[in-house]
Amino acid sequence: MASFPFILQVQNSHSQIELNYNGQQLEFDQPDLEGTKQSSGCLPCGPSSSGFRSIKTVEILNITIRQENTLVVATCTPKNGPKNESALEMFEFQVKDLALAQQWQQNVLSHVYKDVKQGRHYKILVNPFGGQGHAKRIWEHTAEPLFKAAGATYDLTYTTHRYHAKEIARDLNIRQYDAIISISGDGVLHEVVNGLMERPDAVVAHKLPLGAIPAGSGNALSFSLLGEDHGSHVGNAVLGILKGKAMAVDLCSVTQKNSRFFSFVLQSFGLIADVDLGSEHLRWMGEARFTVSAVGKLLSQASYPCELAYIPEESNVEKIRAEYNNRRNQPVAWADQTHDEMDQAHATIVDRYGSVVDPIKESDGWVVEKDRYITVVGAKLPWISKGSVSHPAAQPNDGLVDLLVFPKDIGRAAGLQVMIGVETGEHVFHEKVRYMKVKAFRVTPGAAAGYISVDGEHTPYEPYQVEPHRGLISVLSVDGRFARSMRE
Ligand SMILES: Nc1ncnc2c1ncn2[C@@H]1O[C@H](COP(=O)(O)OP(=O)(O)OP(=O)(O)O)[C@@H](O)[C@H]1O
Repeated sequence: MASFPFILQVQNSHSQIELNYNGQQLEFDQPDLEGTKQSSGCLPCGPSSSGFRSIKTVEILNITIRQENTLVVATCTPKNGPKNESALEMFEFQVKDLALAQQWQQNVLSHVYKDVKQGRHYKILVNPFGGQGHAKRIWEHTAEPLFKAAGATYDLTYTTHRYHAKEIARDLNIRQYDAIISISGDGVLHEVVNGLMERPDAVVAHKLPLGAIPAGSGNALSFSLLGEDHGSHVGNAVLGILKGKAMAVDLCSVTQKNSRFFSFVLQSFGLIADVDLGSEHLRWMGEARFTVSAVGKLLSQASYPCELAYIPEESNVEKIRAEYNNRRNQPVAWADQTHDEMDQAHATIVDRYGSVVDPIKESDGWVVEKDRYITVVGAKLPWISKGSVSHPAAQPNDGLVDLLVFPKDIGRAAGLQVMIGVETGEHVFHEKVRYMKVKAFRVTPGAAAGYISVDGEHTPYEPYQVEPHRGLISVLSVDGRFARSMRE
């Protein structure tokens, strides 16, 4: 779980409540716990081994002083529980010394929102039809109270049609907002990214940070930021949005015929695209639909002809893992640092390896092969959905795309082993699987019909070429890196 900038411990001894922060301690006279709206099971609760009756670790969202003698601490508890569990709790304390309380309030808040602005203004997009249709409820019941308690403001739109989010991002007065937040799956963010990149001022607009609150069938960004255990927890996602900094993240340019658009999650051909786009009838299952559908298709051993071309950077999985671990020990790259030095490069976002209609230049180091494949998938995020760490070595801004290839002759038994491995990312070490870091790749389908999915969106069954651009967008993140997705 991400470590947030500041954690408050509320310790409840037999006789007093203490709010401890960085060694400072402020005691409050007879805290008025009776009259507060705190959720049950919070304070007081059962004995703990530490000698205190309870020690509770919470995240502070805000501290306000009401009517000169009541200090209100709004907190959110990061949880691992059911995703719609309300995480907001308010603690009220009677203040003995107002001046001291005000000083403490300022002091604590300056640490809680260290390096980030408290009370940001957000553009929020809710897709009421995303996933199993719970986005509106998730917003109203869980997310909105947290935004309000934190003192954040927002302008909310319920999307009413396909491409609505794209239109909004294209026309938005970006100077009025600190970030765009989607409450849906990855499809809405895909539209937002493309809307920003289509603007005449894309060179500025690409910097507007994005945030995701998981409410769709595929929540790749949430899982990639928060990890398998926390990726579907709304409270954790909101904390990342309220307290996160802008992390630079690569964006892939995708060319098809004479058009170009952008992808921040994955570009898939074969099985994964079929699962993504051909499992609509299983929508009621939520995220499980992808696993159920993938097992079925893998057992059928269907493979798809194509010409696959790629420019390899590294094809040895052990070396990829070593580099992954090496990068995790380096300081993270926040967008405010990287974007400044990259503005020049972004002024015209040119694909170095041309487009899909250009002939392949041997001097660029392309490798070309023609075969049948079960699936070919490029990705910039490690998780593609819950329980699917398909590209465990994916890095936010290494300027490369991770390419996963399942060959045609994988076999049913090995196929099932691989499927199980996808849950933890271990499949990349399977002898039948190919996993590479590439600078670009091109897929030319060899049959007339089939599925190509880009960020979960249906894409014409035509040749496509993918090239990553380093740190082109930014995403609100507390850690400045994706959750660990590859073993050490
Ligand atoms: N009001 C709406 N009616 C119909 N489609 C919408 C509406 N709002 C957004 N959309 C479309 O819904 C699509 C899916 O959204 P999103 O990916 O966020 O949710 P999802 O449930 O994870 O996706 P998927 O439908 O791919 O499983 C987006 O492409 C978006 O264009």
